[in-house]
Amino acid sequence: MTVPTIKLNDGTSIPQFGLGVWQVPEGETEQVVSQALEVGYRHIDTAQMYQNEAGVGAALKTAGLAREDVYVTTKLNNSQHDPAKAKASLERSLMLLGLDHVDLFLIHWPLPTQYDGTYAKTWEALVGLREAGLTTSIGVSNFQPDHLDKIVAETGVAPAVNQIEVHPYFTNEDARSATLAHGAKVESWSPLGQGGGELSDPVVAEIASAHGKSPAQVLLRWQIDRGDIVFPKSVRRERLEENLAIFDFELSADQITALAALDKGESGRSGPNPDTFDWIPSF
Ligand SMILES: NC(=O)C1=CN([C@@H]2O[C@H](COP(=O)(O)OP(=O)(O)OC[C@H]3O[C@@H](n4cnc5c(N)ncnc54)[C@H](OP(=O)(O)O)[C@@H]3O)[C@@H](O)[C@H]2O)C=CC1
Ligand SMILES: O=C1CO[C@H](CO)[C@@H](O)[C@@H]1O
Repeated sequence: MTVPTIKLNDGTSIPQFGLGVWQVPEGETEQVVSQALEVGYRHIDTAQMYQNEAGVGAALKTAGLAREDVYVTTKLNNSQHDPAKAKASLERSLMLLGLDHVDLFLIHWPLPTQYDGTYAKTWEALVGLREAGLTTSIGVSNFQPDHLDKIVAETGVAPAVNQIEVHPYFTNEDARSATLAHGAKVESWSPLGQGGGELSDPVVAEIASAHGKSPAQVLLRWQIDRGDIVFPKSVRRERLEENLAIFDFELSADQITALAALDKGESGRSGPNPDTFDWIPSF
């Protein structure tokens, strides 16, 4: 099973598929990530906010893979936007992950209603962290078109990726096309709609049956065929294997269009709206 790589605008490459570990409890993370690495995953998406970086680090240590063979992303917590905090915060992540650098570091949320909307200053701090070698690539998450325009206008540096919610019930087309227009790649979060209605949608079921694949595999393949990067979460070995087994079929152009037509607009969102989300954790 060969996972394709995607070239980023900073010249580096990222595996197009991986494992997301949001809501994997810290006590189970080592085991889940170890299983994923065993079945062939080489890309892990975590975040300071998920509070399970140490579990990811323990699994990486046990696996003993060459550092260049596994791609690790973490994200700056909402409580760490102050540029004076960003470096220490990434250093803490590196300590928990047992790494001397991550492959990709993201601003998790823009928080336009907090910190006087100074996320461009936070972005400038991430540029410094990349220059210091603590992360190979930098990007953002949950950035709307105007947030992207602002950081590029103020710093002249485009993110390598924008990690945003995308699945057929919420195609998020404005944010997706603005990301691509800036030369960044889209990382699609909650590609399975967090295990919700899309998995039993009749359109998805019909396409799945035509290919002899599961609904989850069709949802993931849709993202791959559109050129986006995905990392579905599962804590179950059989689903980790199922989700990875998507590189032996392709959707037709008509099937890609039929899935995109399931878009429900704002009501299809499963997570918060980045224009108003302003949660600052106490950690
Ligand atoms: N930047 C951001 O703000 C955000 C980033 N993310 C990232 O995206 C990743 C993925 O998104 P996430 O929200 O976790 O949700 P997903 O869309 O990946 O869905 C995960 C859910 O689907 C279930 N599931 C997994 N595989 C299958 C399958 N083959 N068949 C049926 N059900 C399945 C899982 O259950 P089970 O575990 O029991 O198998 C879980 O309940 C996150 O883990 C995180 O890394 C997510 C949200 C926000
Ligand atoms: O990554 C994340 C998972 O979802 C959470 C709640 O919707 C978000 O806060 C966070 O961005």
